[in-house]
Amino acid sequence: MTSTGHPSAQAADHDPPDTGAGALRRLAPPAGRFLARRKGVLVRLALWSLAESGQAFLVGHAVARAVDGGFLAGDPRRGLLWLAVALLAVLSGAPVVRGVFAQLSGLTEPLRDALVRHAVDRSMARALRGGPGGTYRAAVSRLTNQAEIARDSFAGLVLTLRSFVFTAVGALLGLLSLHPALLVVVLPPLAAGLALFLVTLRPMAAAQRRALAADEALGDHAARSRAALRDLAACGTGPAAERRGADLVADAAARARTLAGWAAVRTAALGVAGQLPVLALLVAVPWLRGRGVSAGALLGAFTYLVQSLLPALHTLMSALGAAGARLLVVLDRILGPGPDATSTPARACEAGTAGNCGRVQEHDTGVRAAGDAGHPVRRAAVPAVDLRSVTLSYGARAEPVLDSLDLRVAPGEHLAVVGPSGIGKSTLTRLVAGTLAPSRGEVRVAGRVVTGRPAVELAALRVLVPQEAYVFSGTVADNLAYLNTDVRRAELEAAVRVFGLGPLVERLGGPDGPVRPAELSPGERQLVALVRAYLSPAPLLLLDEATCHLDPASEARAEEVLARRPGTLVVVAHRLSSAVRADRTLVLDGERAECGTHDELLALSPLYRDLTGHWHA
Ligand SMILES: Nc1ncnc2c1ncn2[C@@H]1O[C@H](COP(=O)(O)OP(=O)(O)OP(=O)(O)O)[C@@H](O)[C@H]1O
Repeated sequence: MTSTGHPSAQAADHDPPDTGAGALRRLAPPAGRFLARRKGVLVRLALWSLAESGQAFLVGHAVARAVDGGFLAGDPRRGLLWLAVALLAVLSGAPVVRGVFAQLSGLTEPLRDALVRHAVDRSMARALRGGPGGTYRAAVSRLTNQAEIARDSFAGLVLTLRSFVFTAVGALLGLLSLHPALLVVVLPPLAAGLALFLVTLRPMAAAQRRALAADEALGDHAARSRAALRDLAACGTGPAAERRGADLVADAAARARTLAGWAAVRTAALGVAGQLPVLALLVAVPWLRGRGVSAGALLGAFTYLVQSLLPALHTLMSALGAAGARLLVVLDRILGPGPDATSTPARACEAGTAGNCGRVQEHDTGVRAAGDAGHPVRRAAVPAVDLRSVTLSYGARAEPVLDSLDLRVAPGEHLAVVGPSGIGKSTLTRLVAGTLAPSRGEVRVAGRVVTGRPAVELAALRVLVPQEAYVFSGTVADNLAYLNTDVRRAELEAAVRVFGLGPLVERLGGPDGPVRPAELSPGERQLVALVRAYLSPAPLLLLDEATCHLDPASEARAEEVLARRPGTLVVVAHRLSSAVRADRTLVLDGERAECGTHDELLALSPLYRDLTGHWHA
């Protein structure tokens, strides 16, 4: 997918492809399974809720009896007795709510656990195959914010839906028991308001989904910009990033306004369902009296409306409209098919120059996904690096350094690049990094064309560590966390340990000690740059002889740590051991390019044999 950089296109990248109905269809089966496994909790909830029906029934009934059989019949004691019954019914609500809450955790906590488990599994799968940048923030959002939203919304929904159903049953039975004509007056406005409300649910869910997507796009942009502040300043692309941010803010605001518009329609529906039945009852009093409805029955009916039915309806509508839509959207984002729902790391690549091994094939990741008819279908992973017929000449008439080079590196692959001095290895890394434009052909990283892409976006896709590593005056932590300012201190310290940088950090006075670049040896500078690259969230690391000042043991350790890091590693190697450690090696020799494992290349490439002989020597 190639991002256009336009805010709406950016937001569209994040939009789930379909409507609330699609999300409902997708979520219904797992939701059904989740509830089916918790029948015991549901039965206990229903029993507590039944008490709510009885309570609702009693309140109106007792008021009617107090008036008709007590106060109007000249028996105030009896009237007071019935009022006491009504009071008891109201007070019994507290233990009922307590019982309901005790059962509720049996549904909400397993839901949150299941969502967190799912989000972790998906993020791990994605990290392993090295998805494009920016996704780590979305994963964190799913794990924390979105799982909490889902849990709270679900709890609110269960509470109110259950309360409405059982209260409504009690209140409607009560109205019926007082006089059937009461239902004729109350039901039509109630049903009309409910219908209007239900009509707004679907567009409201869509608006909610778009508002969330715009929010994520904005957050992602902010995070990427923060991670690449120095690049932005160095390349002068600050104003462009700022404009883009402003566009995303405007987009998020527009989507929030649309959402607010639908919330207003929902409020109108609430007015119709919540207020009209009372008005209708007032207007219909003469008609009801004419049909033999007693004063007590009328008061009882008002009690049912004002005390039970309308408050329950009000909370149901608020919960369904807000929590329901939120729950649907968030669950679909966590459980639904993400833009990343394809594959796991693949260890396959292909490289070549035209006329040699320039074929470009789709690589099967071996991962199966359910097809329409339930049959497994095979999907290809987006290559981490994809060069198509790339030619690079440093001058219009100059001989090309690279000529019609095709190269595919799979997500998660560790590729070494070797070749004689001046053959074009650094040129290749700069092309992949997007800091050099090809004369012909196309370079993609994680499916995105890199040529002409703003520095802030390139920073999210890859890190290039050159031979001469730079460090800057600042603290050790500043230097190490420069490409990922969100990194936690514990992660930073762990990285220092695995790279064997501990003694240097100690010498400098710990993570907060000052770095004076001139006081660091070239090898120490390289180690700092490697740890910095390791901590970066970018899925692709390009090392251009970035370990040449390290001793072989430190180099091996650094490369092994970097290869274990989720994502793709491309190393311009200057030692045989580097090439042997890689999954595959690309040999550049001007006219031909060969790509294969160490053993394959020993058999295939005379140049590789020469180079290894030279390295051995
Ligand atoms: N900016 C440039 N302008 C003109 N020519 C360049 C430029 N950069 C590199 N070259 C030339 O392109 C060719 C390839 O250079 P490159 O640095 O990519 O090779 P290399 O394989 O990385 O070499 P080494 O192993 O010595 O670093 C060389 O002939 C070099 O002189």
